Amino acid sequence: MKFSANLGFLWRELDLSDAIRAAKQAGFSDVECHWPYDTPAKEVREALKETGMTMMGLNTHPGDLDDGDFGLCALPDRMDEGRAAIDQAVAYANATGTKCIHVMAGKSKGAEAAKAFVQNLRYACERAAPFGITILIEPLNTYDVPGYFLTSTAEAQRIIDMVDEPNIKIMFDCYHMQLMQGDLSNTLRDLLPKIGHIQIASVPDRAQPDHGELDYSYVLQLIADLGYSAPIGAEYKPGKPTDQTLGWLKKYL
Ligand SMILES: O=C(O)[C@@H](O)C(=O)CO
Ligand SMILES: [Mg+2]
Repeated sequence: MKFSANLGFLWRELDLSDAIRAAKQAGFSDVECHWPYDTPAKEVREALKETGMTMMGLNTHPGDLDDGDFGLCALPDRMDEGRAAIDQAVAYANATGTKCIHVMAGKSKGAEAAKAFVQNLRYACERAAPFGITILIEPLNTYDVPGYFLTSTAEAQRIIDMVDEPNIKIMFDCYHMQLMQGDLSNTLRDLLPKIGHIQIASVPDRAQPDHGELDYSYVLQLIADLGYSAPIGAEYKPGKPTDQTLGWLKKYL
């Protein structure tokens, strides 16, 4: 079983290139991030080359987090910003060999928001396809991000059907989905062909995946038994130095 360190949460005290090196040192096979845009792509590319790791995913720019934004791509009155965020993400992903782009919807609801999201996602799929990049959409939980457009796998499937492009999949974050839906085993089994990336964290505290209401020794074995072999994203908030939270990983090394 392989794991990708989410550097949006892990080793946050380090700059992105050093965080990539720390992840390698700790035994992760790959990395992923949230918003890498302050670090020149060349630096990240070099750190990835040096460590032999792949950047599994990055997110489109969220907008102004301090002003409550959490994505721009399902906001009908901000289409230009959504497109610019997609262009930026595709350029960065292409420059760093990143495999997936999570296109962040933002806080909105209703038919117009869905229409805007579908249009932006089609645009993203078309822009990403020549580089072999997969577009992801991720349902989030309503405790952490009230008002976010996408909160269920049913809605994610509906959006993917409407987009109707070959390179769009679901980012299945077990933490969010346990909070919103539960029934992870059946959902993972049914959805697996449509899943492009899986993330994990303990529930409900979103720390390392070795405690809480989800038994990851069971869930991860199920994922492996279903034939999924891509790296699993460790997207958790360590709450102490990351190196002190890696006991769970050692079991798989
Ligand atoms: O689960 C999350 O919060 C992330 O995967 C994400 O992309 C938004 O930061
Ligand atoms: Mg996630």
